[in-house]
Amino acid sequence: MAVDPLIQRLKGTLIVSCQAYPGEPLRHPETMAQMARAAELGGASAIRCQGLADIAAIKGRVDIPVFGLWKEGHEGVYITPTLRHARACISAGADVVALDATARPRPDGRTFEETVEALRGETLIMADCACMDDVKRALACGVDIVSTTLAGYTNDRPKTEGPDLEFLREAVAAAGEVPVFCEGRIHNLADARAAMDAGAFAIVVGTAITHPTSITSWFAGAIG
Ligand SMILES: CC(=O)N[C@H](C=O)[C@@H](O)[C@H](O)[C@H](O)COP(=O)(O)O
Repeated sequence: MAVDPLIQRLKGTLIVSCQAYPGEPLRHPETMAQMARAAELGGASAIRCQGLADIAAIKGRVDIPVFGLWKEGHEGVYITPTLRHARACISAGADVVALDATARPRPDGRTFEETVEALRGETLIMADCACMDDVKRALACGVDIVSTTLAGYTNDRPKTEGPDLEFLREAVAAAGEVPVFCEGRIHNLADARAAMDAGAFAIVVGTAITHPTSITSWFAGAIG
């Protein structure tokens, strides 16, 4: 399967994830749209964002592609957990939809594969994987991107301090021509470089660019 031109243009680039969590001060679509535009001006090649209102606001503010997801809950499958969530992300303007690619049960009873099959031809799909089984399953059903997003957030792999480079390398070796993104705990420039050196097609950075509460706590902790 040929890599879609929209994705091919992201090779070797930085995608910035702009997300604020429930109850946080920056949780507002306008604020996330401002953040996304600021990231675009800094050289982000695409934006990853959460929630229908944020997707729509950001799509209207930036010229670069928007990766959309819709988080519901925080137990089990919460990143775009059902077909309905995925279709809503498309309607809100997402160019690519990110989905939890684990084999865990989903609220609508569909498997990951069935969800991907139902979405075929409707959007580009980024498979958020936690382990090699997820990567293999995602590749077998023909997703457009596999990503290390969920590594360390399920029981399958330990949570590495920085990005899970071992998992990334294994995924790259298995993926052939399918792009593998490194996402999760890329916290500094050395992590970013290491991810590219390990074979990432592109990297996704969230917290270290767009979550000032975490960044502040890192600095405060370093001197406290
Ligand atoms: C596990 C999970 O729910 N990850 C989420 C996925 O969209 C986000 O909370 C992360 O911020 C994103 O993956 C980027 O990672 P980092 O913020 O570590 O650069």
